[in-house]
Amino acid sequence: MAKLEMKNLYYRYKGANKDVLKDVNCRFEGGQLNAIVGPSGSGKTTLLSIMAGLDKPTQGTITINNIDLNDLDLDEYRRDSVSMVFQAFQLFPLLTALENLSFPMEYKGMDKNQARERSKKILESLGIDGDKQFRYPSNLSGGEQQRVAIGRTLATGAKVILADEPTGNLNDENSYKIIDIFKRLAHEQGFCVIIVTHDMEIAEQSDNVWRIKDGTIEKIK
Ligand SMILES: Nc1ncnc2c1ncn2[C@@H]1O[C@H](COP(=O)(O)OP(=O)(O)OP(=O)(O)O)[C@@H](O)[C@H]1O
Repeated sequence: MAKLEMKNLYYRYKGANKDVLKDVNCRFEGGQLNAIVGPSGSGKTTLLSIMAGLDKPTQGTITINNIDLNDLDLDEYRRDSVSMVFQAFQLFPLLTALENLSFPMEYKGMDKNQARERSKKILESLGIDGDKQFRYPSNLSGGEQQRVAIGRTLATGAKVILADEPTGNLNDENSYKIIDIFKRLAHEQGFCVIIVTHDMEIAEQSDNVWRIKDGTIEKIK
């Protein structure tokens, strides 16, 4: 199972005069739902960007399965090892729900029919079935759109899911559904799920909770 680990990690934005992340040490493992909480501006999104391979730490190391990201092809890492879910879903608006999953698979070289079949199965497992698969995102509810977005991350085959405020645009009922899906993916399929959230109730449902304050991180559950 995937393991993402940060050791003595610091980050400072170019031109800034102070570190946004300071001596961060934490480990996230497959099979568990992890939450990162903390006030606005504390460094949560910055840490997620580093884990996504979009930014490199100024100091310290980040490893996946004990391999330093510096020793990996970062394009490959971003494509195959990690996938992201966002607050605003970020689906392709001109593609149907099904195409939102199958298009990236075809782009990576999978046969068109195979990509469609695999996409259908993934969407069905997330409760997006029947005509909903053929609708454009704008004709789906927020909760349904977020489930399609989760489906898109599953379609990549990546075992680490990074979610930035994934329930931020959803009502309570849909938020719980999404967290339940993340829980099942972690507990039943071994995904390493890391969510950034402002919502302590959501965080409390996670196996592990980390709090960032002024760039330093501590495990609170
Ligand atoms: N590109 C940038 N250049 C300089 N400073 C930045 C940049 N992006 C973010 N920051 C600063 O880094 C700090 C951490 O920002 P970050 O977005 O990681 O916080 P956050 O905890 O995700 O906040 P929020 O909950 O409001 O999204 C903030 O002080 C922010 O102003």
